[in-house]
Amino acid sequence: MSLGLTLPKAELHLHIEGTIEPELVFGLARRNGVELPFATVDDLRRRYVFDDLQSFLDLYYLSMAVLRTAQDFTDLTDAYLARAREQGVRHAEIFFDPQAHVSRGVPLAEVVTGLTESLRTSRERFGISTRLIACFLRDLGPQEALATWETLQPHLEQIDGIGLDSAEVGHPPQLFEPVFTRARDAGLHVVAHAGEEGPPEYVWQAIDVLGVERVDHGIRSVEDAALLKRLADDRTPLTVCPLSNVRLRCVPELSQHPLPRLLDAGVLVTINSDDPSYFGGYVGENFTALQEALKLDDSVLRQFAADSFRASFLPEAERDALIAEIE
Ligand SMILES: Nc1ncnc2[nH]cnc12
Ligand SMILES: [Zn+2]
Repeated sequence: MSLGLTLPKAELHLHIEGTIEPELVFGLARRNGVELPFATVDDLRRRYVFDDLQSFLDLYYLSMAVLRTAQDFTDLTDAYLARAREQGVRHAEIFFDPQAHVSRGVPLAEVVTGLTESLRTSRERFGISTRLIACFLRDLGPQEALATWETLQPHLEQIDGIGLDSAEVGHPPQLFEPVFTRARDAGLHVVAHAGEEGPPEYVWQAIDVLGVERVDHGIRSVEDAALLKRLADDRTPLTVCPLSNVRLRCVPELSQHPLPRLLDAGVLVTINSDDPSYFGGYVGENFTALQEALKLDDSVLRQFAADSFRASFLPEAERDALIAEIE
């Protein structure tokens, strides 16, 4: 097996709803009596061709309508952890979208109970430690985010951080300062998607206004030399998702990915899968595809793996023990 698949690694940018494989979409539709607008698994898979982020999000929100019960969320998470183990994942910080489920009438308690039922024993069953990050849908606006923050209060024991995702352009990070301040004051970790389709200005806002500890994607930072210097000086990690960037046409092809320019500027970069069921590969496959397209030395893959633990929310002793396994 290739180094990209076997290296111990942390996955830090992974939407659990984006791990639902077409077979599971159909299985859960049957179990829950949900009618699907696709005839077959192959018919659904054929639709995995996207023009941009929004065209993907339309299908992403449509397919997740089959997730209805706590058991569905447990099964989804177990399936991801089984795949992740095969790709060398030893630690995963997992996003979920509370508003995407509550708006369909699925109680938040059902979602959180289902996810944590799987995550609670992930280390024993799969050798993967985990954290859970609740993301706000930025296109629903800051008031909805604050209302969602209130509904998360009874579940904060199970939630390690908050994030910001969904349609980026026109929904700048600074609008979400009030909810991010509350989350930081409550001792939660904070991250945000920025600079995926949106301009470098959104990355500045994520770090300066929201105070994020990591930037999700952040690839458009290469357009701003001062921003690259700031990210590098502060060692603010970017969670880059190469196959996602190509599939959503943020980057024309893998060989033209801006990642080498991020590395040259001294930015700490991690490699992740984003929504692996939709984008043609789990995290190990992102490592191997990138190595092939950019002709990266094995030493660069080792650096990505070590930096994935450095950028994680694990305690330092656990990070160091995992990094020691890489060399
Ligand atoms: N790549 C992505 N960007 C923004 N929101 C998302 N939600 C799921 N995947 C996403
Ligand atoms: Zn994402």
